[in-house]
Amino acid sequence: MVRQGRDGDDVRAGVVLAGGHSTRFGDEDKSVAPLAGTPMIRRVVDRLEPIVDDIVVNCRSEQVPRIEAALEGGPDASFAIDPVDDRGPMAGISTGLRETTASYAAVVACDMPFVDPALVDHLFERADGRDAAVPRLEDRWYQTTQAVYRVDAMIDACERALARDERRIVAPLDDLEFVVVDEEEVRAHAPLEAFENVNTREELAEARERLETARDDE
Ligand SMILES: Nc1nc2c(ncn2[C@@H]2O[C@H](COP(=O)(O)OP(=O)(O)OP(=O)(O)O)[C@@H](O)[C@H]2O)c(=O)[nH]1
Ligand SMILES: [Mg+2]
Repeated sequence: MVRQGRDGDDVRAGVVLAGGHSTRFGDEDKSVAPLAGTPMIRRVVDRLEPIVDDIVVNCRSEQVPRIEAALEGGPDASFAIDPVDDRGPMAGISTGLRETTASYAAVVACDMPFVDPALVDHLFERADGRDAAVPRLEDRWYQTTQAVYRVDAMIDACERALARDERRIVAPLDDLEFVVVDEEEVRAHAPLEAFENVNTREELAEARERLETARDDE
């Protein structure tokens, strides 16, 4: 599938989710915690920027100043503020998707610093003509926070789920015609570390070690 380009009708967005409270992380907002000197959310935005036309950050209003500071000098991003705090990541996806005019969007959690542009690019291709492309690794659940969605379809699916008081992040999938990208297909584009997420200080230290090892190997 040939991409239409930046002014075609095949516009792609990246929606970065950051509206959580990082309770397992401690006092600090993990979205802006430095990983080898770079705030985690900045790393995620930087990795998405080459493959999308439009970047949206979803968070609570109180987080905006520090996330703005973390993104300063980097790619342009707009903010989509949750109208109601703490309704969970799926509500955050819906808030973020409403901010873009793109037809398809990659949704990525701010705590996935190893998100892989080649894989996300592949997810956009796989989602084309469908409602979503969602990775699923062996023995693990759907990777809904590193997946590509058709924006209109996903907003509707999230709103339907929320209307029935359903907050599970996989709930919208019931309403989508989506393709599952299995582990073998993921591996053809990116290492599985792409899906690692940082919840604790220990996991941040592990992520730093991984980055340093990768640099040493270069
Ligand atoms: N908008 C929004 N995003 C959320 C919410 N809860 C979690 N997220 C985001 O969803 C992603 C995955 O969530 P978690 O890893 O549980 O992050 P968290 O909730 O900040 O951390 P914990 O409090 O330790 O669970 C992260 O990018 C969070 O920022 C929420 O209530 N609203
Ligand atoms: Mg949480």
